Amino acid sequence: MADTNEDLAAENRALRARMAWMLEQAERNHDIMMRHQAFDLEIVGATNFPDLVGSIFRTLPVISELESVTLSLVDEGDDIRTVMERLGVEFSAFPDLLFVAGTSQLELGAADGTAAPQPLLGTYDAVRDARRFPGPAHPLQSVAIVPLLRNRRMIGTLNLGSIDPARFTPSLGTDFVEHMASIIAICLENVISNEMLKYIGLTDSLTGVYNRRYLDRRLLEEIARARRQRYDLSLMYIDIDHFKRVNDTVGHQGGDEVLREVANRIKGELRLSDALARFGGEEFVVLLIDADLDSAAFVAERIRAGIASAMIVLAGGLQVSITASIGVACLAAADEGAIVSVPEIAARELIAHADGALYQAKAGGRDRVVRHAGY
Ligand SMILES: Nc1nc2c(ncn2[C@@H]2O[C@H](COP(=O)(O)OP(=O)(O)OP(=O)(O)O)[C@@H](O)[C@H]2O)c(=O)[nH]1
Repeated sequence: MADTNEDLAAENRALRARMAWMLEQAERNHDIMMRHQAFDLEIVGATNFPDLVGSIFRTLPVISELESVTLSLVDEGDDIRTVMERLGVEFSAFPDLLFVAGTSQLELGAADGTAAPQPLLGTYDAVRDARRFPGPAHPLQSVAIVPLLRNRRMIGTLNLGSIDPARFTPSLGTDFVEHMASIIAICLENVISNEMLKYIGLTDSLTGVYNRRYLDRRLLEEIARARRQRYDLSLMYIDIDHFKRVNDTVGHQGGDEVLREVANRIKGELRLSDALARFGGEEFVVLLIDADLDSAAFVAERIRAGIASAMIVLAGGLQVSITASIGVACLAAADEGAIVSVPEIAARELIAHADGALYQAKAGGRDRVVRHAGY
């Protein structure tokens, strides 16, 4: 009898312990689910590319208790990288963001691309996985490589690495990671196309440099910053001479080629902090940050010489000789009158002064740089 009682008590204790364990598991699962739901909301709310990838790299390793989370993105022709860089994204802040030139380099799914790519779960394999996990060497033991799919097209992979060898095994269900990857894929595609649209709205499709809308906005920001930090801002107005004649001689398409080459030559003389925009037609404007009138005129002279010095060779083999006239004006930090005016007025005046100097350059015979004489 005593034995039976003791047996029952032991069984009871075991059952209680098991129930407590199950409860703990249920609470833990609930907790994980809540964290993932919060993560989903966070990434769905990301409005730009750096915010989105920042959230993924910051939050996902924590909520999923993983040592490494990286993303491989397909970027044919470097379009994504180029556009993001032009929009000011600092890729050095995202060492776990990897780009590949094509889906075959993701090494997932059938080599001929016929079968839908499946997640790959299992032991970490240095030969196969080292490139996907470039970060500080955690002794990763198991990995999940999950395809990021949009309309059956693979846009990349989500790469999850753990130091626990049992974390990802081939027999593990993949529903959870696939669900996570599908939300990440939608968010990525969304922000990438938003950023592309933003870029298209701010650039000139013919030459690839910024457009007037961008420069007008940037000028206001730069005027405000230059005032706070007390440095000079200069602006140059560049206009190709007798461009109508160029068009008449080499045709409109040849004229377009000339515009592209002139944009390249101007860019070649600028610092990274300067901004070049095509204002329309054959006019370009350059904004020079922290540059007084002397240095801006010096750069303008280099640009003028760079445009005039070598013939432009067109696709058909025709060669054209081009010159440009440039007007330069400066918004000096020491100029109290300019400092007190509202940025919109200061911007308008700066452009008008450079434009006035350009007019004088044209009137004076073209192929020259003229500085605005001062306020
Ligand atoms: N090929 C090409 N031509 C353009 C474009 N936009 C404007 N143009 C041409 O640029 C020419 C500008 O001519 P004008 O403003 O008369 O000036 P210009 O002939 O350069 O003479 P100056 O400025 O006085 O030296 C016109 O013939 C326009 O048709 C473009 O996107 N592509």
